[in-house]
Amino acid sequence: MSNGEFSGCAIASEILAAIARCQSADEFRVSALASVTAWLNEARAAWVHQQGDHWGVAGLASSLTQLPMELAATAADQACVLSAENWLAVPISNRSGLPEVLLIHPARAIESDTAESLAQMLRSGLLICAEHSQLATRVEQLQTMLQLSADWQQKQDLTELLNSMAQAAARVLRGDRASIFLWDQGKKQLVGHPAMGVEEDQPLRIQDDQGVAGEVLRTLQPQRWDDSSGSPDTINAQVGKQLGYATRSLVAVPLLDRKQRPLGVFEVLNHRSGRFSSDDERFLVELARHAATAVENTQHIASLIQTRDRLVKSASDTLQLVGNCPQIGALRDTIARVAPTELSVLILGENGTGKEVVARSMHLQSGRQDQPFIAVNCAAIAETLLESELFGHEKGAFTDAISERAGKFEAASGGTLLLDEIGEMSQGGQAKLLRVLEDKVVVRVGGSQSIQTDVRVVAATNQDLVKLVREKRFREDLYFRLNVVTLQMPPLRERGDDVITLAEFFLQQFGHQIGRPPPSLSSAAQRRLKLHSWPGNVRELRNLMERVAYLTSGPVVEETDLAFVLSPASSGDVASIPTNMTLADATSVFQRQYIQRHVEAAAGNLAQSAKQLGMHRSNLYRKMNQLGMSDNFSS
Ligand SMILES: Nc1ncnc2c1ncn2[C@@H]1O[C@H](COP(=O)(O)OP(=O)(O)OP(=O)(O)O)[C@@H](O)[C@H]1O
Repeated sequence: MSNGEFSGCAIASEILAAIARCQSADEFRVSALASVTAWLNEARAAWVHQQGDHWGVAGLASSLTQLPMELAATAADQACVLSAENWLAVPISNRSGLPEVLLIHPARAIESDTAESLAQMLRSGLLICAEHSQLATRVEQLQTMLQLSADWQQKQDLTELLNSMAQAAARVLRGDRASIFLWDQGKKQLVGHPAMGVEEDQPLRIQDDQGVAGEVLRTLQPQRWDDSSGSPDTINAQVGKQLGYATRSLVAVPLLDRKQRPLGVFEVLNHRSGRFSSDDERFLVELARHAATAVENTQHIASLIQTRDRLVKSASDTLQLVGNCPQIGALRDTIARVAPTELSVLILGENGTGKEVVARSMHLQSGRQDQPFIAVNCAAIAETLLESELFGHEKGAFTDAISERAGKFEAASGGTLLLDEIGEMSQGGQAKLLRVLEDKVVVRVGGSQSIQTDVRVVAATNQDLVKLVREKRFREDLYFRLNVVTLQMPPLRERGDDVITLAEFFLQQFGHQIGRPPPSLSSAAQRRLKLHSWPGNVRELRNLMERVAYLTSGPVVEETDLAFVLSPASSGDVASIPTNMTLADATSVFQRQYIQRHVEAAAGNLAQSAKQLGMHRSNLYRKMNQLGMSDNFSS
């Protein structure tokens, strides 16, 4: 092929093909120069461009060693084709970016106007390829940003998040390193993350009005800097010295929260090829938007976790197993030993002795303390509903199942589930419970899908489970599964002076609630309390002390103050009901007293009381709820 045929010739299609093929301007230079050299036949060609204050070779220059760079510079300055010493210099670009020139030897290998047409074509190719590459970079950056943003939303640890952000920004913007300065407004400092060469656990702190970061924080505007463009004072020299690190270029942008208030500054240092572009700055501004949201979320989560930990701590501080008798002392030791394990625990004891208090205290001393504690009273729920209450149900599983519902096992996931009054559970419920304990999966009533559970089950009862097993009313295998460790709650009447310790504890608690100094107990009142048999155990004592705290106005509780609540004659006596009440109110008072009398007679055993009263135990619970007695007798 000869260049005389240039106007419709193959070089045009070769260059077009190179434009379509090449991903970047650099690639295009190499490819197009190869086509031009082939087209020029015997002649040689080189592609040179200005780099800083000198000229260098941009594309392959075949065997040409001595290139007339002066001629190239003059042609670029004058923006026209020049020839000297058998060389032809054809300027390709001198409008945007740094000047570039095609050098051809011998000069006669190409007509001057053909050379100009060729240069125009190369210039267009260069621009298109540069745009291609900018677009490709932008797409890649956006993809990276989406990916990073999704990753960051998952992170809960602030240090890990900040490290990940810094690494990502340095990688994408081709910087040497990046750091995020969070603003400590109180101390007027910017705290650098990651630790950047200083002691790992001592982040770098700089005054919030110093250096580029301080400037960005003050103006909330991005800043770009490189050592050719400004005084080195702009950079915090003190920091560089401290880190033994020389900053040659940087881009820094503000981190703003949702309300556009400053959270800190995000900066990337030392671009690998000299300086950061306006595109880099734009990208970092966008990245900082995602980063700020992730930082805010993580800080919010961290503060929620702190609050939760504080609440758990204060719950475990307030929940006290009050009592000094030897049985309670031994119980405390066992709880401390058993709580951190996953052993099944069965708590036995009369109603109101503190079985739930023990279960809660075990939960709060276990590794599950910040997960839910859920107590279910198996006796208070009608037999037909207990399974769905525990295991959940699917929509339409039974007549009232109008929507799907998770059971207590799912709700207590990660935590502890107390199954109180376990002896009241139906045979069907027992079989299902055993499967759940063995397989650690639940299947909702009416469902078929297995749902993984991680729940520590603690069972409690006031019944003689061994007797129930003997009578085949309680499954033996379930009994052994639940009864790895047994905790026996002592009845209050066997706890000696604990009656007084507990009474004083409750008086103090209620006194605090009412906002009055707690009254003390006279010796006669103490004697009276110790004489009582406490069928309702600690719960009964607590209720009594609540009434005493509200009704006693003086600083000392006398025996007479207790008589009206402890005297058996006061319960269920119709004559004691005031006559200024409606029949409905008086009926409620009577019902309350009558139920209370039965419950006390049955030593707090509600199943037995229900039997005596001729009603189903779940109806008794409901009635007691209606009468406002639930707090007194059910857990
Ligand atoms: N040792 C204790 N220290 C402080 N409070 C206690 C103690 N024991 C029980 N209580 C209080 O007595 C009441 C009854 O306790 P709890 O509900 O734990 O008893 P229970 O044995 O689980 O009763 P039930 O068998 O009826 O479910 C609660 O208000 C509880 O706070």
